[in-house]
Amino acid sequence: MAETSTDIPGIVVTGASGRMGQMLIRTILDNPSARLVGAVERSGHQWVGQDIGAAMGGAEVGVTVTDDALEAFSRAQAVIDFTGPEATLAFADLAAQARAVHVIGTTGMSDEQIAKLEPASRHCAQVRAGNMSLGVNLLVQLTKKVAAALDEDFDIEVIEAHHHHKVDAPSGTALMLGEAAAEGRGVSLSEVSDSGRDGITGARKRGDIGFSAIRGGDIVGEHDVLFAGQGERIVLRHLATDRAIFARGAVKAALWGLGKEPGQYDMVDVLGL
Ligand SMILES: NC(=O)C1=CN([C@@H]2O[C@H](COP(=O)(O)OP(=O)(O)OC[C@H]3O[C@@H](n4cnc5c(N)ncnc54)[C@H](O)[C@@H]3O)[C@@H](O)[C@H]2O)C=CC1
Ligand SMILES: O=C(O)C1=N[C@H](C(=O)O)C[C@H](O)C1
Repeated sequence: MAETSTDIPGIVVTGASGRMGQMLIRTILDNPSARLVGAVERSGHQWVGQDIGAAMGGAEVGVTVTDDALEAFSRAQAVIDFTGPEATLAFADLAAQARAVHVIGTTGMSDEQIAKLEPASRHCAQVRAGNMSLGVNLLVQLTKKVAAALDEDFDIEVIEAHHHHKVDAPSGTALMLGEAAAEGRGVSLSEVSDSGRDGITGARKRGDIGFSAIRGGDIVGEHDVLFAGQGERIVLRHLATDRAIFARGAVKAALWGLGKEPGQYDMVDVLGL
């Protein structure tokens, strides 16, 4: 039987005017396995009430930007959310009410905020990752392996670079890589993490995992995991040159989550790594 448009899963994008929001809209419109059924922006945003295609400077696509997230979510099978921590917490409850898969790309959430996502995940599948690209999720696995193979004679440093608009540091990806290194070493990141060095810091503590953040221009996202020993260094590197890698991963996660039991998942689950 021919596939009708209603057989194709409907996806809502929150933060539709954002850097990631616009990339997600384009990615969904280009994907024959997904349908854009909603575009959400915050109340008062100038795009609310406009067709999202036209607001992005192109042809109309028949989806009007709305600030009524629950109404939009109730017409969708999945929600892709790259906004900010407070907005994501609110969207988690609404996605749970709508029983829609909630794909969360938002970074900069505190441990307390992350814990608050759990109740919503009892009612829908939540897929959350600080980086939705295949490359970074592979790098996470490699980092864990290399950290497990080396002892504390090798100092681990995570160095990241992003565009000048980014508001959180260390990046979500840097934290994923730091967690992976800590797991490889069999320690808890919170006990060995060292970020924001400035002034007379004292010598580096053996076993610490350090973080450094560069912000400038239009850098999409660059991450190095440095293992610095005596007389040798290993560098694991990922360079993102196009936000499409994150959007493709997020759409894959949304489609993967359909029909999954309620609960919390990540890109390792989605990609089967
Ligand atoms: N997990 C991943 O693979 C990636 C994660 N990110 C993360 O995604 C987030 C967004 O990044 P960008 O798109 O660069 O930021 P942005 O600032 O360009 O976009 C955020 C959008 O969210 C909207 N927004 C904020 N509160 C809202 C609300 N209550 N309701 C509806 N819309 C709301 C803003 O108006 C804005 O349009 C950041 O946390 C960033 O770190 C970015 C790229 C990849
Ligand atoms: O804000 C961004 O742009 C990015 N954020 C994510 C992060 O915090 O790691 C992913 C990517 O690096 C781009």
